[in-house]
Amino acid sequence: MRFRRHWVVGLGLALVLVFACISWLQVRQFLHFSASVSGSRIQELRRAATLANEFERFERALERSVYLPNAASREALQLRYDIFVNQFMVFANGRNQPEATDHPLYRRTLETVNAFIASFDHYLGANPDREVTPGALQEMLTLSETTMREPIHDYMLYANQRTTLLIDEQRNEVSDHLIFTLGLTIFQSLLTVAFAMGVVQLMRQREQSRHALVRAEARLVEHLRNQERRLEQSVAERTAELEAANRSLELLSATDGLTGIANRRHFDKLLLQEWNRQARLRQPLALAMLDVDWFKQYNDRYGHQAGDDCLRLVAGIVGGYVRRAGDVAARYGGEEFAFIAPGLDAAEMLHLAETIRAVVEHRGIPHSLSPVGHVTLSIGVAVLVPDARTSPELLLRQADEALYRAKSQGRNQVVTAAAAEYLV
Ligand SMILES: Nc1nc2c(ncn2[C@@H]2O[C@H](COP(=O)(O)OP(=O)(O)OP(=O)(O)O)[C@@H](O)[C@H]2O)c(=O)[nH]1
Repeated sequence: MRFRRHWVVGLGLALVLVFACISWLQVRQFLHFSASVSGSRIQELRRAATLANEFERFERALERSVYLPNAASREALQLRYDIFVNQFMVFANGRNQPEATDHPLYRRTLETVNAFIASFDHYLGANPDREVTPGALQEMLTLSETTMREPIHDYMLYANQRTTLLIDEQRNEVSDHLIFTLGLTIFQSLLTVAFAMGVVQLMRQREQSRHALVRAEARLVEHLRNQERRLEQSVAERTAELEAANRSLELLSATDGLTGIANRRHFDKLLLQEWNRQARLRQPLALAMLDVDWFKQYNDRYGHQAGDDCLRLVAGIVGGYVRRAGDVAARYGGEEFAFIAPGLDAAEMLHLAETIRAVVEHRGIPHSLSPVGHVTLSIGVAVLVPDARTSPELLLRQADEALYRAKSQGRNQVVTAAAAEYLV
């Protein structure tokens, strides 16, 4: 396509060049032709006018010679005569129109003037020393008036008519030539305009193609961007779903399925985490181990399902005391629960444990096989400040030992750890 366009542009330029050359030649030829026509026209008129003038001057000189017959007027007459003869020769020989020189009027004029010149020479030219009498001059004037005036006048008339005719013919030729030149120039201009329009059309088509390509590219880019956006959105949605699933899995893996509070695994993790944090803060970490009393009997008496409900109820009460950052309520296993309270000293932890125990007792969950007739808790409490001598395991062991003592001392009570040297 590009190759073809180059050819079209090259051809068009060549055409324009050829047309320009032709136009230049035509204009040049026309100017030359017009100049030659107007030149010949002027020449014709000038020759005719000059001959008539010279004849008039000659006649006036002749008249002066008749009425003032002296040497000066004779010299002037001789001069005017020579000029007239000269001009007549130019007029007679200089014409380039054969029809004019072949015309009877021309021949008559020529013969008359020649005869007159011969007669006149007889008086002036041939015998310059001879005295010309006024009578002879009068004769010549009469001869001039009778023989010269009419043929010269007739011929002048004919010459003028011929000149006018010639001018008309030439004018027609000029106008024909002009019409042809104008027609050709208009044709060339139309061709050039058509070519220019073709080139403009080609350029416009090319521009339109370029715009279409740009628009297609823009659409493609937009389409790709939309797809990318959709993909990103879909990835973001999938990521959010996965994160939600992960969170729920994490929650599930950290939560006890029966009671909904933290399970043992999560408790172990949080205990270590809180231990380390309290170690950095040099603050105590309090732990309570809580165990439902006579739970085997409860299951035996009310059934395993009721046992589950009882565990859920107790877990709800224990979990209700998670109030500060770092507090953790967890099911430690079976009917045993654990409560971590970072920052509480032994007295505060004892008070919290006592409150939980009292709340469970006062809830009055019937337990006919318990000595007190309702569900109660035994709680072992331990509080340590994390340092090089202590550990989470020690805290657990102390709380467990305290719980054991609470059980052995009659249940439904809170006992603090016995390892006094580590207690806060
Ligand atoms: N319903 C139910 N019972 C459970 C669950 N986990 C453990 N148990 C029961 O809890 C009972 C615990 O009994 P024991 O360890 O003898 O303790 P206890 O009967 O509470 O006696 P003391 O702790 O000495 O007061 C067992 O009978 C277990 O079967 C549970 O998820 N659901």
